[in-house]
Amino acid sequence: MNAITIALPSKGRIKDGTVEVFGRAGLAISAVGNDRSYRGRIEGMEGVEIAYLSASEIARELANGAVDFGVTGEDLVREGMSGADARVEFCARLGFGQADVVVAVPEIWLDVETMADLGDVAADFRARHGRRLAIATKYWRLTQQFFSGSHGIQLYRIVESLGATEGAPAAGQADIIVDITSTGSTLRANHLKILSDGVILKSEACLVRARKPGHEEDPRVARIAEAVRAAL
Ligand SMILES: Nc1ncnc2c1ncn2[C@@H]1O[C@H](COP(=O)(O)OP(=O)(O)OP(=O)(O)O)[C@@H](O)[C@H]1O
Ligand SMILES: O=P(O)(O)OC[C@H]1O[C@H](OP(=O)(O)OP(=O)(O)O)[C@H](O)[C@@H]1O
Repeated sequence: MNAITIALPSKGRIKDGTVEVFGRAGLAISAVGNDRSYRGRIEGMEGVEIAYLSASEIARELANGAVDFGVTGEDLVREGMSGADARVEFCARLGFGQADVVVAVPEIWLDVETMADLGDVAADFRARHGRRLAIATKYWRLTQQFFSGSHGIQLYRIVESLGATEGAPAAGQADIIVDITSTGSTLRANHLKILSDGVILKSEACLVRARKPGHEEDPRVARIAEAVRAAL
């Protein structure tokens, strides 16, 4: 029987919450090898391996089917693959790591409150400014789905931003942003406001299963998902 691999965050924002949930679920993890090992096992469960990765790596490994389960943010999973619901199952929402992926514009854009308003701005942008509306983000896929797919806005350009996205409008690198927010303080500090219908995704840490042949009949798969759900 193939080992079932569960990828858990080795560091970062969602690590502690994950340790807590697995503890409450009665899934006691022990390190394999020395203390700094990046692999572990679940006590009392044969054929289950733990792989420690960062949250973004876990989303990638779920996308390419290299792991069976992972704990990571819904935002990273949906950004990392198209048609996520067909390829993975969101088994449980874990109640931590909450953050919203939002569309935010400069506060001084007084006439822009909704995505429809923003669509009007985008349509006029080239005529007024000689270039397309520029959106700074690291969420390419979610931005394209939301703007082009959900709101029919086609005239924009994405400017890749890998850090300090909220600073991009003031720095003249972009006009608006799509980014994650939790308390809202970074947006406020940068004089940006969220559009009233500009919440693309309400994300949190999730237990995610890669849909793989054999999972349906595998008692280990059901046991892991049920133990985590029972702990919430
Ligand atoms: N304030 C926040 N800022 C950014 N991400 C947050 C915030 N609150 C919760 N999250 C969530 O935490 C997850 C990212 O966690 P973390 O930053 O540890 O991961 P990472 O992307 O692997 O980190 P790294 O950039 O070090 O590789 C995402 O799913 C994100 O939605
Ligand atoms: O709504 P808030 O509570 O202000 O949180 C949102 C901010 O937190 C994160 O950045 P962080 O500085 O933590 O670093 P990161 O971009 O490296 O994750 C995120 O990218 C936002 O900028």
